Amino acid sequence: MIEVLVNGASGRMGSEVVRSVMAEEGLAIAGAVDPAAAGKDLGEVVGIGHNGITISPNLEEAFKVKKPDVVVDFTSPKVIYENAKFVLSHGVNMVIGTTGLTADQRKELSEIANKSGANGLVAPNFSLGAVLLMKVSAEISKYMPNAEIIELHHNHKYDAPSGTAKLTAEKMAAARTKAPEPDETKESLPGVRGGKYEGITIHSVRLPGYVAHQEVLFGGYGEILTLRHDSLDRKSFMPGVMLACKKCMTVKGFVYGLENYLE
Ligand SMILES: NC(=O)C1=CN([C@@H]2O[C@H](COP(=O)(O)OP(=O)(O)OC[C@H]3O[C@@H](n4cnc5c(N)ncnc54)[C@H](OP(=O)(O)O)[C@@H]3O)[C@@H](O)[C@H]2O)C=CC1
Ligand SMILES: O=C(O)C1=N[C@H](C(=O)O)C[C@H](O)C1
Repeated sequence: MIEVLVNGASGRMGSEVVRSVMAEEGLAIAGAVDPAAAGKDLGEVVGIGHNGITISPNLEEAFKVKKPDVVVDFTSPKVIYENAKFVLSHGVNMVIGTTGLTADQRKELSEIANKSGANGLVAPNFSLGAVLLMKVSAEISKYMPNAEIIELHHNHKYDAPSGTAKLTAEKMAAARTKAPEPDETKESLPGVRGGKYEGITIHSVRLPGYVAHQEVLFGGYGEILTLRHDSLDRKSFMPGVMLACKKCMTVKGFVYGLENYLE
């Protein structure tokens, strides 16, 4: 049995992960952390009824109760770097769904993991459809370098652009074989053309009602190719998270992108 601690256990993603781990063969809940829900019964907080597991206020306290095999983190871009440093320096494997880590921070975390012997994955998106959208977008970029990304999320999301949009842009930029044609537009309203990342324009939409959605638009001569992915429910991320909890036990190193565990 792989013992999993869920960090951010009472959040939108964390509570879904707790329910999925409990239902998954080969995985068990070792503990749960969430400052606002500390001291409460985990089962009651995630809506499955009393289960006798008390939510800890932080990782340090949780590790005193039981050191897990894997920590799954869905917390906040504000705290993920410190969380990851703590977990990996204790030699515990980590599955990071939280967005916001910079390339420099990922490099530092990789060094910490190498030293302690822990494995880890940082995946800005755990849904299979989104991973495929990124892969296909990179392939199309070889032939159609003019492209823009529109990501659409619920209005409680902290960061913009989304982690998925950033990884998509990184993959597209790396795959381009020629520079895109520049546009001649001048903004008369700051920000109206979106933001540029890796030379690719990203537009972030935030509205109640959305879960997680992304379009990639490619423009050619007299033609447009549009790809779109919609996560309509947070259950869409769960098969990827469950797979990652198992794979990080054996796949060596600290990697970026779920495709590293799929291919
Ligand atoms: N990789 C993927 O596939 C996906 C990634 N995400 C990412 O996951 C992250 C979380 O998203 P979501 O679940 O919607 O957010 P929520 O705000 O719903 O959940 C985050 C939870 O973490 C808690 N928290 C805050 N600080 C800490 C801390 N130091 N230690 C432990 N828990 C803490 C929050 O408590 P409080 O509310 O009291 O602050 C909250 O309960 C975001 O970065 C989001 O972009 C989301 C969906 C899919
Ligand atoms: O905050 C969210 O909800 C999501 N965050 C991730 C991101 O920033 O890409 C993944 C998914 O889009 C949902």
